[in-house]
Amino acid sequence: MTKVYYEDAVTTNELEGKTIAILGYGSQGHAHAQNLRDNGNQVIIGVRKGKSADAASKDGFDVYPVFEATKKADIVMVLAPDEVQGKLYQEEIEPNLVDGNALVFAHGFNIHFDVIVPPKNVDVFLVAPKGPGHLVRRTFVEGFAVPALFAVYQDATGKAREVALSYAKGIGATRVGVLETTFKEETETDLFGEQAVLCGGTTHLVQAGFETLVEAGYQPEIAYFEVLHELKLIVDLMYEGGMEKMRYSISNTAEYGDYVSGPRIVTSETKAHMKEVLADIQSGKFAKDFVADNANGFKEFHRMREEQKGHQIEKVGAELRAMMPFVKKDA
Ligand SMILES: NC(=O)C1=CN([C@@H]2O[C@H](COP(=O)(O)OP(=O)(O)OC[C@H]3O[C@@H](n4cnc5c(N)ncnc54)[C@H](OP(=O)(O)O)[C@@H]3O)[C@@H](O)[C@H]2O)C=CC1
Ligand SMILES: CC[C@](O)(C(C)=O)C(=O)O
Ligand SMILES: [Mg+2]
Ligand SMILES: [Mg+2]
Repeated sequence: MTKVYYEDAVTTNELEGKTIAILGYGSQGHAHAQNLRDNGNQVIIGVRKGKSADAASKDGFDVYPVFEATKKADIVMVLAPDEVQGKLYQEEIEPNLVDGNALVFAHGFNIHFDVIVPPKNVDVFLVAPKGPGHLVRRTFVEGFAVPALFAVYQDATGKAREVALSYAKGIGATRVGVLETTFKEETETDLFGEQAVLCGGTTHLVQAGFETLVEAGYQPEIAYFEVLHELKLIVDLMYEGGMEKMRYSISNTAEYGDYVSGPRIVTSETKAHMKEVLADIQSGKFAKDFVADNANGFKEFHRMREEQKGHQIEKVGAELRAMMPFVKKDA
């Protein structure tokens, strides 16, 4: 079994006495910044003027333009969206990196696909939480965490691994487990997971289930509870104890139906499509298409986002959730 790093595996804090600039104060940015600060580290924020900058100031951080924050920092964590990192790096980060700095990412996309080519005199590593940023913060406050991966791409100081592990501990990840990987493995598995299973696979499975019930004449509200709301409760059991615990809790009728109907839904054809998705990630085709759409004003991205927002399940869900005060509304 691969080594999993917990709290006691990281005995020194290599972040001590160093200034950490968190570039971006969005989903991951606010969580890394606040968790690191709560663990006693010195954090500043680098972000352009606007909503994020206002939020970071309100949360008590010193906020600077990216250019200036990079200049002030020893450790520079790039938490702007992947599609803006290349330009941001060229214009505001690279000119301000000096010998022995650490250039850090939460996803290997731009290094792995050669959008960013760092200079040789800095450490380059990633610390990638395996969960949404808002839960990186929420779970930390609740006393546990989201697990994370770390990988060293370049070790200029001879200490990059130790600094990466200290960073992972600083955001709380060693409370629940940190695994070592490479930029290639993190990038390709993360893109595959979000496209085929966690986001793309799940949303489209849920929508298809909802549409099937509604088109057959069942009430949309009942379809929503059946295929979306209850999904969390089923996944919670899988999270706690794998498929076996979930199957222990459901009825024998449901378990029998799982075995006979599941393979009719996720077929060998579905798996062949998953392999195509993975091949497009590995060849760089997905990255090329994503970067090209961004260069074209994200026309296709925005069209798909609007189309999805208009789906009936979103409208029915919003109405139902408005009547569910127990469902957390904040991110
Ligand atoms: N979202 C997640 O949970 C996860 C994300 N990651 C990775 O973390 C990184 C950050 O993603 P995420 O947290 O989703 O990003 P968000 O979109 O949530 O936040 C981006 C932040 O960057 C700022 N920003 C955007 N453009 C610029 C710019 N040109 N100059 C300066 N600041 C800018 C935004 O500020 P403004 O308000 O001004 O737009 C915002 O504060 C990515 O590499 C992603 O792959 C990894 C694991 C999970
Ligand atoms: C699953 C999506 C993710 O990879 C994540 C939250 O881990 C992302 O890029 O946001
Ligand atoms: Mg991910
Ligand atoms: Mg991702």
